Amino acid sequence: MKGKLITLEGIDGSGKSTITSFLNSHPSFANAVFTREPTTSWIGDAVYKAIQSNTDELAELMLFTADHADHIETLIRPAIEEGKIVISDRYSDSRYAYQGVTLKERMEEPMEWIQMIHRGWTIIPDLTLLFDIDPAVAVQRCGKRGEQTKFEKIDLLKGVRENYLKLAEKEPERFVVIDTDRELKEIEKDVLQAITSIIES
Ligand SMILES: Nc1ncnc2c1ncn2[C@@H]1O[C@H](COP(=O)(O)OP(=O)(O)O)[C@@H](O)[C@H]1O
Ligand SMILES: Cc1cn([C@H]2C[C@H](O)[C@@H](COP(=O)(O)OP(=O)(O)O)O2)c(=O)[nH]c1=O
Repeated sequence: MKGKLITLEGIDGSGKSTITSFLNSHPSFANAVFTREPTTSWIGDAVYKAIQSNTDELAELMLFTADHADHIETLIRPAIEEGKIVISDRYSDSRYAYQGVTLKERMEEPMEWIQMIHRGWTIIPDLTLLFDIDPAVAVQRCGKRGEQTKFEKIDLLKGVRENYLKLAEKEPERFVVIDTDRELKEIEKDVLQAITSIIES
């Protein structure tokens, strides 16, 4: 039996890492494979180098995309073929949403173009949980840990959030939008319900 690919998406500070830790320690997911993008490979290291400096935005997209290609072939595809549940903290939609903003001065419809260059080789998730939150709340939450990436700016995050919501609207069968401006317990309940329904389908 084929496995399932579940991705967690949302702006910085939306609560993805918090929920990933919760799922990681949940007995139902003891055999699941937990992963993330940017990855921990040398290409992932190159991505972090790029986003910590003043790198050209198109070069940055290509690095994120190279990391994704390597992630799929070394980890995602083999795990799914083994029948595993794979849970990825960020995946392709991060590129569509973030680089859809950073490249908007460079081309007409960046989000569509980025989706187009993924077509034919990326693996489309079975379920994408979109952690939705007002960027002002997210930035305030991130403030407690200090700014970690150059993308944690409110105006940029507003655009990223809009892009994510557009993606969710276009593919309602894949996305479940989770309001994360709530108590953690309520969020955990919705996440478990969405994952359970996809695993049992
Ligand atoms: N539901 C929540 N209510 C209040 N604070 C939260 C909630 N979820 C996460 N946080 C806090 O917000 C900050 C950012 O969360 P995190 O999980 O690191 O987000 P992300 O991985 O999406 O960047 C952390 O300090 C975390 O403890
Ligand atoms: C995977 C990915 C991440 N990003 C951004 C989102 C984050 O701001 C940054 C690093 O990701 P990450 O380490 O997940 O940041 P955080 O834990 O703060 O959410 O890279 C993109 O712009 N495009 C991408 O394709």
